[in-house]
Amino acid sequence: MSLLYTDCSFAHRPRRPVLSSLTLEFAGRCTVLLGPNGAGKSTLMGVGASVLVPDAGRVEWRGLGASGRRERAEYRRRVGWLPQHIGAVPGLTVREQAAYAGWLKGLSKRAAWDRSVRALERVRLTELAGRRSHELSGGQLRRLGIAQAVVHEAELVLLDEPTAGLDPVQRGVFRELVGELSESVRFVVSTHQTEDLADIYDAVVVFDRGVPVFQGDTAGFLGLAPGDGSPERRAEDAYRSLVRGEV
Ligand SMILES: Nc1ncnc2c1ncn2[C@@H]1O[C@H](COP(=O)(O)OP(=O)(O)OP(=O)(O)O)[C@@H](O)[C@H]1O
Repeated sequence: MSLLYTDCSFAHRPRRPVLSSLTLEFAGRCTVLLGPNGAGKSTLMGVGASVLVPDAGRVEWRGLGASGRRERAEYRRRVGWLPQHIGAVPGLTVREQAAYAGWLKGLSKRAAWDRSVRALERVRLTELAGRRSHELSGGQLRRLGIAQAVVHEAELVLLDEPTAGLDPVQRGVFRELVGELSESVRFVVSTHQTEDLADIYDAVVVFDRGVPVFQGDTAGFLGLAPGDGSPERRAEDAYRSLVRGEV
């Protein structure tokens, strides 16, 4: 079960490639994607979610590609995505927004409405189901974003910087949630936060300037910074030993 990029190239602007003939596999149950600003993480996620179409190469989830129209619709049913900036849909309640996302992914209206209950339960938003989504806090809105990503029973969910801007308590709630959900859904989570990395993630990919500079299991990543420091400290040191960052 893996998300596989084969010889993928992508440029937002002509002659400024962000990904060049990239081959990379996300095979973990819950993978963290780290990298400095501008490394190409969101671009990589966008291609993996099939919202960006690679200029060359192929992306596939469990062997299913995203190139043709029909293939892409099926791909998006299986692969959910939470972009960096998610918004409240004006006028919709929390439950309506979750159901709407399911309907957009091809569920019937009835099925989307029914499944939204379970999706909100999974992200602990049941009590707020009737509230207008624009009244949610930042942390609640991210949780609604996850509900939207899993409402159609996605197999893999890509989360792009889901904890950016959240306070430490909300970050903790979010991590707990991903830990729980990852028993049944696979995750790739892009983040700048290395705290508690060892508690949630079983695999790490570090991306720098469009290139993976590390891919392996979490123990192997922490092993880059041997010593008796806390896992948080070791994760930060390991990260620093790998990246060069933006120029
Ligand atoms: N829509 C766009 N149009 C033009 N260039 C873009 C666009 N989106 C990203 N880029 C460029 O692509 C490169 C990779 O950006 P990307 O957002 O993928 O990096 P990132 O690792 O997610 O960064 P951050 O951690 O800051 O969010 C950067 O040089 C960025 O300026």
